[in-house]
Amino acid sequence: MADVVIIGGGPGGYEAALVGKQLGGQVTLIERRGLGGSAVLTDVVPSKTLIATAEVMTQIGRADELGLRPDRDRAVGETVADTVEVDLALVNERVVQLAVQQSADIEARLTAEGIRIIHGTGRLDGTEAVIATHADGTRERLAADITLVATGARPRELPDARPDGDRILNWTQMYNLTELPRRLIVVGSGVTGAEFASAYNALGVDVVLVSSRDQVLPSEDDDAGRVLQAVFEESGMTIMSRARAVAAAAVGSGVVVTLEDGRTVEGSHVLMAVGAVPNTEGLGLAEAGVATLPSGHIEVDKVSRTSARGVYAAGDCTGVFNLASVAAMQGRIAMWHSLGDAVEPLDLKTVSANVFTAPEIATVGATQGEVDAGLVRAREVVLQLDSNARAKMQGLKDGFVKVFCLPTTGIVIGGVIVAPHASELVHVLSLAVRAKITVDQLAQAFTVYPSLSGSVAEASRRLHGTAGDEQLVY
Ligand SMILES: Cc1cc2nc3c(=O)[nH]c(=O)nc-3n(C[C@H](O)[C@H](O)[C@H](O)COP(=O)(O)OP(=O)(O)OC[C@H]3O[C@@H](n4cnc5c(N)ncnc54)[C@H](O)[C@@H]3O)c2cc1C
Ligand SMILES: NC(=O)c1ccc[n+]([C@@H]2O[C@H](COP(=O)([O-])OP(=O)(O)OC[C@H]3O[C@@H](n4cnc5c(N)ncnc54)[C@H](O)[C@@H]3O)[C@@H](O)[C@H]2O)c1
Repeated sequence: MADVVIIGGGPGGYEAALVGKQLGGQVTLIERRGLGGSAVLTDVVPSKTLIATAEVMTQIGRADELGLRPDRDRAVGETVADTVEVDLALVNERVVQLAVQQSADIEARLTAEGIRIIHGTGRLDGTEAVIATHADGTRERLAADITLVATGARPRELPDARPDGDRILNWTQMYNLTELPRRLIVVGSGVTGAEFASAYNALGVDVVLVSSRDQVLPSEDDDAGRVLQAVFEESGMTIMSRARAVAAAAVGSGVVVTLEDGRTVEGSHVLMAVGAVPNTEGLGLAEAGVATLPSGHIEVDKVSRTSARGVYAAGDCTGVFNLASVAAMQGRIAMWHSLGDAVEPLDLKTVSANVFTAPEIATVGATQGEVDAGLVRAREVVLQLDSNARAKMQGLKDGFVKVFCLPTTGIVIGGVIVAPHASELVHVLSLAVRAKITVDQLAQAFTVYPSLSGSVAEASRRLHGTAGDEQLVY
């Protein structure tokens, strides 16, 4: 029986532990905070739980357009939204409870499977042992035939804008808020910044988004970023483009954020969402011969091997693609590879991802950037959502479906969906990319009428028989 030691209990670590056990390993997992890791306790689960409440508020915001009015006798406002109050203390209590419960559920599952869990901190002792420091300070040396490092990442801090947990916050501290901020400044318009800006905007907060680039979500599809920027602006959010924050200070009962060009922005709170740094310090990596990149990330290949024999790494500490789903897959691949099961190398061309804003932005496979740069040859179609019957019924105007296929065969190689619940709609494109389905096959599968998924079939239909690398826009 191989001794498997895993450092870190996020999706990269705990999913690997389950596979390691299934394949007959003697698995020990060391986690210093809680099972599920940052994904469950501070990142994915709490942010998406908060966004679930924000989604309801977005729907309520559309209520008047769909023919609903406040009860005239009891009305306290002009619109339905005016009659609803957000109790942030209650919202965040629910968020935190759900995250803690999810963590407990994961711990119970792992324990039931016979995985040993150590609550403490781990570090490598060469390539064949790991030192665990238990929560009570005692130390234990664990023999390891296979080690997986899955220690994740944490919020990046600017030297002059250190979070104080009160007014200057990072994303892990947002759930301490018990009252809606009077004015929330969000620094950084990457995925984290955009999601929190969108959620707090929907909850009725005055939001200022400090965005260092021309457009929000610079790393996402350009057309999608444009739609989101327009939706944000239309809903009253202030977006400061090409603005880089250099400092944030608590002043009086508020905060002042200073930009690189000397301008200042005032608010009641600021969320610093300027990226993440890997947790790779103090792990004994260099001593064990594990190579890291200048960014601090651990270098891995497509089967999660590091430069040291028997040592694997998965998830945000590798920086390959900071998603819970990718971390989990890297972790499973590490176990399949090290314990001799059938294994396919990690294929980033089939990863689907979603930005949980309103509307959501879901992507899979080839990107517009790759097509425009000539790295991928593709035909593409962009079909606006406002032509879809179901969207009209639901009062949805902003969004589109974009599909990329190979010029000659019509095989689907990627797509972008901007729509409410795009995270669910994208699965059909994800399946098409993975199974190498053609646009004609996708178009021939029945979709329900009326449905938003009808637009995916319609987009595929419009790509039938077209030639060359053209882009069709409707
Ligand atoms: C705000 C936010 C929202 C996100 N939303 C999504 C989303 O919707 N979907 C998605 O796919 N991804 C999302 N992500 C990304 C996702 O959170 C990460 O990709 C994921 O958490 C990576 O998992 P991991 O296992 O690598 O690390 P983590 O989840 O960070 O877990 C690593 C664990 O290792 C522990 N650890 C570190 N060092 C040690 C040590 N020496 N000893 C013991 N334990 C240690 C840490 O305490 C932590 O618990 C989001 C990220 C952020 C910031
Ligand atoms: N839905 C999801 O899957 C999801 C949600 C949130 C985060 N994540 C992942 O977590 C990771 C971290 O996300 P993130 O958005 O925090 O980081 P990020 O690196 O993607 O974005 C940070 C943004 O902040 C900007 N920035 C940096 N310094 C700045 C400054 N001084 N002033 C103004 N802007 C500045 C950067 O240009 C960048 O656009 C990402 O890899 C992301 O994919 C995923």
